[in-house]
Amino acid sequence: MSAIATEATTLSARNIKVAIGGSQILRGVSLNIRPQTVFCLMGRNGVGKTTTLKAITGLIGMEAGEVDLLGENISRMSPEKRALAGIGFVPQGREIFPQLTVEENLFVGTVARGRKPRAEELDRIFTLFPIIKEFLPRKGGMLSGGQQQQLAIGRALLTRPKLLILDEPTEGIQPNIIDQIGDAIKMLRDEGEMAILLVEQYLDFCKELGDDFAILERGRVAADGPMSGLSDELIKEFLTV
Ligand SMILES: Nc1ncnc2c1ncn2[C@@H]1O[C@H](COP(=O)(O)OP(=O)(O)OP(=O)(O)O)[C@@H](O)[C@H]1O
Repeated sequence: MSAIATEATTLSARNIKVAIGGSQILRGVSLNIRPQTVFCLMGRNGVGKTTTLKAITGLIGMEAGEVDLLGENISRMSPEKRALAGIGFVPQGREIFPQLTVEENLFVGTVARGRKPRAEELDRIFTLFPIIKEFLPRKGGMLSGGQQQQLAIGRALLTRPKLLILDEPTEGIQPNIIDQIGDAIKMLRDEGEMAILLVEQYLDFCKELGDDFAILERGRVAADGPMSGLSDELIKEFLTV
């Protein structure tokens, strides 16, 4: 199925093909993410979800395909340039520096750009995730998995993304923190400054938060559209294990 940009688009990814070590992982993936929406990229293990995110962020090379962010072609930019153009990425496993403090972890992205976060930017993050403020002097490695996830999202937000990409944010996290992360995602969408691309296996989380979805199956988009169109048949065919 192709994703045709018929209205204002935050991200348009067209016909992405990726091969790794001789095997074809993505066989022509197209996604169209509208502004101020949550887009859920779904599918069973190993179908190519993380690889799609890496192609969009530039962490992996594409064999073919084009990626536009807010109408600008970013396909041939380095990951750093894409981040500056407005891609914020929270990888699976969050990649917090365990020996740095929470505060140092939070500022890693912005300091690298020679910019100090403004007080109101920090306040916004402390409002979303109060625990970050409380734990600022602690070592990142002392936080629970859920707290690290919140920290990683906070760090990505300080780069002021236009597209915030989250790879399985609920994985291995306790239910009350999943709720807080869900609330934060809703708040960020409703503030209207970004779209959110969510890779997620937790179906109820996707259904509650997602505006649109795409399902990957063996490196292709098997189905996509508004979340209201995610039928029981599609769930059975492509998502249940
Ligand atoms: N660096 C790599 N070298 C070899 N094969 C890889 C590499 N990265 C991914 N693959 C393979 O590509 C396929 C897609 O992987 P990918 O991580 O994108 O899937 P996924 O849908 O995100 O799954 P999961 O939910 O398990 O993370 C898998 O079969 C995986 O084994």
